[in-house]
Amino acid sequence: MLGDMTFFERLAARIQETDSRVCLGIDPRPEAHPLTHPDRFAGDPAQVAKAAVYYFQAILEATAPLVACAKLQAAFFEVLGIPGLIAMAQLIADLKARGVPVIVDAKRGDIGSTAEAYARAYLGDGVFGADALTVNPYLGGDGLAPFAEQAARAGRGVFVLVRTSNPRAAELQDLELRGGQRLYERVAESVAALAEGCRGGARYAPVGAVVGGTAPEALAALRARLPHVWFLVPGYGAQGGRPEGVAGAFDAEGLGAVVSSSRALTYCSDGADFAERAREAAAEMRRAINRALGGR
Ligand SMILES: O=c1ccn([C@@H]2O[C@H](COP(=O)(O)O)[C@@H](O)[C@H]2O)c(=O)[nH]1
Repeated sequence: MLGDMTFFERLAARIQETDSRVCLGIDPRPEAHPLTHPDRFAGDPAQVAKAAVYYFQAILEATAPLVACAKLQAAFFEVLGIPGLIAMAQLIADLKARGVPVIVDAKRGDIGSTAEAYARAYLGDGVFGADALTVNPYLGGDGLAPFAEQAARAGRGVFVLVRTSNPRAAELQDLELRGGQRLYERVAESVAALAEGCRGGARYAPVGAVVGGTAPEALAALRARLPHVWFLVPGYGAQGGRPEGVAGAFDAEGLGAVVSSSRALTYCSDGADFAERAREAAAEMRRAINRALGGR
């Protein structure tokens, strides 16, 4: 719980407080900036991880008032081993101390009893303590249920992969099933059922969906079909997602979605001005999305 509000209630309030629908993507790529480059530290993962924490703390200081939430990509922390996991836990704590809701993008999914352990690891109080987690639906309902149950119990959230942003997402996700429905539409139907099952009359279910900003038609169609489900929209900026394309993710009040961007916000400069440039990029992304929403 974030105070006495659920994750999605807090996300809605935070959008209103910051007038921002931007989700700051935290994907440490140490080789992408001289300050964190592994060569500086003879490749020592503990020092690289420390430098990455310093780098992103500076970015947080500069951008926190301009973003609705943040999304940490677990892969970039895992690749640094134990120091990377400690760095992830540190940044989650820093974000929470600033009141910025935290999504961990780990795309977890497994048989029910294992999913239950993943759910406790990320959405329990003890280990990482994220506010929300991305999850993979391809094990079926018994693989998803433990995540939804843990999120509902703890006032947190999950985002189920529905239609991803990558170039070859359509290979499987757009496959037509018998009757003409696409596979991602079938997944969206399961998400709607799961969300309804744990919404309990609240405005927002604890179950959301990942829908890529590179698939504007899918975004708009799914928005209409999933009125109580929040969307996490990656793929903005570096992958080609544009403000007009992501506008369809939002409801009539300009809520219901956050748009995430990692490289295009956090790696805009090779110089010492990297945090200031991130601030400018976040401000511009906020402005562009709000303009595309036309006052919603
Ligand atoms: O469909 C998806 C789901 C997740 N991602 C993740 O979002 C970021 C995108 O990074 P950019 O630098 O803004 O391209 C990254 O962590 C992906 O793993 C996604 O891109 N698409």
